[in-house]
Amino acid sequence: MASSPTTMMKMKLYDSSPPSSTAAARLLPLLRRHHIHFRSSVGPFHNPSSLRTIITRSAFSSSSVITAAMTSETSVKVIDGKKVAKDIRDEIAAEISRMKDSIGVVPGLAVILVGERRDSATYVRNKKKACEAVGIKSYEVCLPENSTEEEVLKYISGFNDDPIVHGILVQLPLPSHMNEQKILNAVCIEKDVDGFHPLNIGRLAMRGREPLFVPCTPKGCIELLHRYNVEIKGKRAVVVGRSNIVGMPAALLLQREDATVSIVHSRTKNPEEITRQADIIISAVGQPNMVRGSWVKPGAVIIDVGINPVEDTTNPRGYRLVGDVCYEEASKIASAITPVPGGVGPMTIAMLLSNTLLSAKRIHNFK
Ligand SMILES: Nc1nc(=O)c2c([nH]1)NC[C@@H]1CN(c3ccc(C(=O)N[C@@H](CCC(=O)O)C(=O)O)cc3)C=[N+]21
Repeated sequence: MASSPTTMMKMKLYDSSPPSSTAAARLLPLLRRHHIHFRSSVGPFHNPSSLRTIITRSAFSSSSVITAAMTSETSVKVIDGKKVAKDIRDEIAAEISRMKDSIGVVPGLAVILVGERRDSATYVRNKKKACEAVGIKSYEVCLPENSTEEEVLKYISGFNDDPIVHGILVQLPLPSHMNEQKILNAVCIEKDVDGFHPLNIGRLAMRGREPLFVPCTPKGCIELLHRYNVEIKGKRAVVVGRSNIVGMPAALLLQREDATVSIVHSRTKNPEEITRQADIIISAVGQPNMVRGSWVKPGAVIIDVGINPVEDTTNPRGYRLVGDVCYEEASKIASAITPVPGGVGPMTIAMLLSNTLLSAKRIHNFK
């Protein structure tokens, strides 16, 4: 674990200056660049609203401080998932070539796609491209919508037994006539790079146990917090959404990192009262703009997992992607936030590559 690419990258980033001057600053309009501050109130970043409060309450006489405070109202830090994901991919590529040179093994990822959903086809294509770029060999199986469960299970079994395959991913959602549970259970746990196997989730939930793989999207969320030096230990974290693939494992991961965690879901009464207590919010519900500015505590750090298409006639695609969080409002109150697109999405794919490399290293006992 100590030599895993992600760990190494983390150490590297901690050693260097915070990414304010590079990644996030690039995303900010030029004029605002000079007003990024680091002030530890809640998050590690300057929190516009709380600084404003401090300024008005105490008798600062320096006009420059006041100017800085006033002009930095909108200086939320944009957490650049695209940039971080690229850094991680570069690191993974280097590790893969080191492994290939030293033991002649190339990591392999098998992807099973059932049906003709356009979004799924796009995701699978993107995963394949990402694999190629870092030197992972990808093996793709596309089955028609009306395939039987047995056919899918047959492919899984073949990949389970195939030594050139180190990771197996069954693209979700599966057609409704298939039993998702039965199919995901068939992936052998040593190759479950999605981390969806119940044994993996069970270990994730238990103290003193280690899962073989951490699910990619939640892992990507935590990785972003680490790389932007957001302290998790002792903080209040609220996860919005309780899905098996994001919300629940994200909550477990935050708890493993010593946060005090609450989960807000569709049956929660007054969810905004709970999210307003959060130093860290991870939202994964799939509802565009559900988390409003009024749900956010000043200075909170927001990780927005939602990738929701909304109609947009000005866009050539006819739609644009928005998160679960109302970015317009929340970015005025939070200290840091992930954009959509360009936030968690690219991290999910980077973590899939990371898990595939991890699997190949473990199977071949390569340190
Ligand atoms: N077994 C399985 N594992 C998955 O990990 C899995 C899955 N099934 N089914 C579907 C979801 C969705 N998912 C995404 C990955 C990357 C982006 C991504 O890179 N999004 C870009 C935007 C891309 C665009 O512009 O369309 C971004 O947010 O910047 C999005 C979504 C993985 N999933």
